[in-house]
Amino acid sequence: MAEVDHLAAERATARFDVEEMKVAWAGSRHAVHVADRMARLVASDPVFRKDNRTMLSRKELFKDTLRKAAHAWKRIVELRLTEEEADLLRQYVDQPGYVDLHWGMFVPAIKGQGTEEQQHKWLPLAYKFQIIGCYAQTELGHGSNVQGLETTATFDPKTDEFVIHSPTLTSSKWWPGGLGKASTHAVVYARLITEGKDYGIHGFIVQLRSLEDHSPLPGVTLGDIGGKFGSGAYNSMDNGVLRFDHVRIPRDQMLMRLSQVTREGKYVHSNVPKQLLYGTMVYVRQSIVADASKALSRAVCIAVRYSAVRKQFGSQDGGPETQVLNYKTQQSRLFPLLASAYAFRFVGDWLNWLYTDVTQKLEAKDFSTLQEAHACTAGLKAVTTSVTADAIEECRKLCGGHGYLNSSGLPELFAVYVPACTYEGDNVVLLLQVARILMKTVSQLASGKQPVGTMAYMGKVQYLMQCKSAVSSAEDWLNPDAIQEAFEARALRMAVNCAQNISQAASQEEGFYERSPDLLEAAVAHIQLIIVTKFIEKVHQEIPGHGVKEQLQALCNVYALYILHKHLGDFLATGCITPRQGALANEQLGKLYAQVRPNAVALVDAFNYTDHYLGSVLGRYDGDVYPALYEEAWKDPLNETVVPEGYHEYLRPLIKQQQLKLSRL
Ligand SMILES: CCCCCCCCCCCCCCC/C=C/C(=O)SCCNC(=O)CCNC(=O)[C@H](O)C(C)(C)COP(=O)(O)OP(=O)(O)OC[C@H]1O[C@@H](n2cnc3c(N)ncnc32)[C@H](O)[C@@H]1OP(=O)(O)O
Ligand SMILES: Cc1cc2nc3c(=O)[nH]c(=O)nc-3n(C[C@H](O)[C@H](O)[C@H](O)COP(=O)(O)OP(=O)(O)OC[C@H]3O[C@@H](n4cnc5c(N)ncnc54)[C@H](O)[C@@H]3O)c2cc1C
Repeated sequence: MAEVDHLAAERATARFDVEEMKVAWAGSRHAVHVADRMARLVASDPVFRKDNRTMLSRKELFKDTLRKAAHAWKRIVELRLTEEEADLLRQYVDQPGYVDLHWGMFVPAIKGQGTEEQQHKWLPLAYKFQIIGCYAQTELGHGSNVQGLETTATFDPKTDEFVIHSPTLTSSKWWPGGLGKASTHAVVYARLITEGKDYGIHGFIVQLRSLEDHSPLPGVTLGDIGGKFGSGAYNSMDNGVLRFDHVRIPRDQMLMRLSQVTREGKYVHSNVPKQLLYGTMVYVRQSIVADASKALSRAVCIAVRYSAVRKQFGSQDGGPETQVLNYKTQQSRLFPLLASAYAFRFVGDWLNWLYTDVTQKLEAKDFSTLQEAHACTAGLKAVTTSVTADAIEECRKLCGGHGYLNSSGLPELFAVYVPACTYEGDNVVLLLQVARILMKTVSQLASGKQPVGTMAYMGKVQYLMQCKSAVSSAEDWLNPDAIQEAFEARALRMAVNCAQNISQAASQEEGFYERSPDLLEAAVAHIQLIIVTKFIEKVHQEIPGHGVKEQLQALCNVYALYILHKHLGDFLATGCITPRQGALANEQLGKLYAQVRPNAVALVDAFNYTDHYLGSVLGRYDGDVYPALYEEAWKDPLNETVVPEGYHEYLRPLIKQQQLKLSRL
């Protein structure tokens, strides 16, 4: 805890119990406790230092990542950490690396697509790091279009092996994290060919490097794909390139839970939807939603604390300067992001529940919720990552010039975070998947089929297509029913409009293609409805702690009314609300910001982040920003010498030349 708390006055104005808010944010008292312990364990260990990360060369950074991963593993083993604790420890180490893909995709791919026998063979090796794995799906030529992948896995019945081959340059695997330098194995996605027939994409476990000296195995060419956006940031990850020249693997290294190839080469597909092949992506997409709230809350925590410390311009009578957090413009940019962090946290929890529920159903051979899981994970992944990426940049601007310094933590956070809009499915491609499902649902309404899950509201089509909002005062917008109805009507009407326009095209496919920009907006409206609904549901629950429920209620209203204000055009164009009602929503939003203001610092304290995890001199818990900024500057390698390298070659001759010219005048 800080000796001098420059934010003490801010903390004193909070009208709620911060400790209880920590519980609401983390999900349980146990979760707060474990996270706290792991965060402090990492923060107190010098190996996990990261303040110098942006100054390291790529090679140094990669070696530093290997060192941290090895040290983290050592601590996990020494301290006999549980899976939950180990996950948190890795999260607080806060440096992207091969372990993310090993635990996050390689292991889940084997669990989800491997038979029991295969799991029994491979998982213990992976669990003990006797092998290191990655997820090699994307190729140079195709990422979004998984069915367009070109790598082949041709069954050879003579030897009972698959021959893995990269027939073209564009079939080179390109991007897989951990592939470039660290992984010994990969789950490789390739077209399965047997008995002369192409059965499409399947997963195969392929060894890439020797377990003795790490050299590539015969027929395998691989390396890193090169430096990426920003300093430090995602450059700690060895995203890789991989080519196969007729590499042979035993038949039993095809992941055979969903379909098999027999000893004779006969292809057998189990009686399950083929989309289960995409299961690992669904799993990762739901975890990316939880990550979005973490990244967003970090940026918001930095911007809120700094905005409370930073002062600009005085009162008119020459009194003290104003904290920038008191400017209404600062509040109207920052508080919706604070509310979004909470909104994403709660929708992330719900999505995790949905994913667990769907997984249990799948195990019982009930595939009825597969589409719902796909739509929700794809749509929420797309919306939350796009908002978070933009929000981190907004937080940088909210911190003025100092936000542009690496020591603010924001440039690196942005550079690390932005690829989330692309990896695990480009956000536009994923939203078009949601739109496709929305169009399917609308087309089934006429037949009387009742939509379920998050599409259930579409069943109220008769009412929602003609309802008019009853809001007549700013306070009326505090009624969750008013908000819910406006969001449902907007989402449904946008979807129905798209469906009507598509039906006028020559074909469904052509209509979908022509209307895709509108479809994208309809998908966003549907996903925003889900986020608002889940926030409202959360606030309806019993939430202990003085003032906690009231604060969450205020944030929920901020989130909903901010989205309404931002997308006012949608609400007006679909006739869900009138311009006057739109103006009332904005009026209410202003009042809510005033309500959030005295609680803002405490609301970010409730994220319970250590200074180490935040990695920002601007976001320090104690608010003692200026000495820290000043001190950080001197750590830059440029300041190691008073006179810079290059002075004698380039600066001195230049200055002397000018002096000589002047002396001749
Ligand atoms: C400051 C420091 C901070 C430090 C932070 C540290 C932590 C950071 C660490 C972060 C680590 C992150 C690691 C990231 C790793 C990234 C990995 C990857 O990117 S892996 C590769 C991911 N690739 C993709 O996502 C590809 C996207 N494309 C697709 O998913 C598909 O091709 C498609 C869905 C776009 C199209 O599918 P396709 O089958 O080709 O065609 P259809 O559209 O016709 O679909 C047919 C049918 O299937 C249904 N469907 C599609 N997908 C699914 C699914 N997943 N589940 C269920 N059903 C699905 C679709 O709805 C159609 O249904 P139908 O009823 O027939 O209409
Ligand atoms: C940091 C990072 C890490 C990654 N890690 C991995 C990994 O570990 N393993 C792995 O296999 N892959 C990985 N990937 C690859 C990633 O999954 C793909 O980059 C991603 O799926 C997008 O595919 P793409 O690159 O082919 O983009 P493209 O599909 O080529 O997208 C280019 C543009 O075309 C648009 N577009 C494409 N299709 C359509 C369409 N149907 N309609 C409208 N617009 C469209 C997109 O919106 C985008 O604007 C990683 C990528 C990054 C950036």
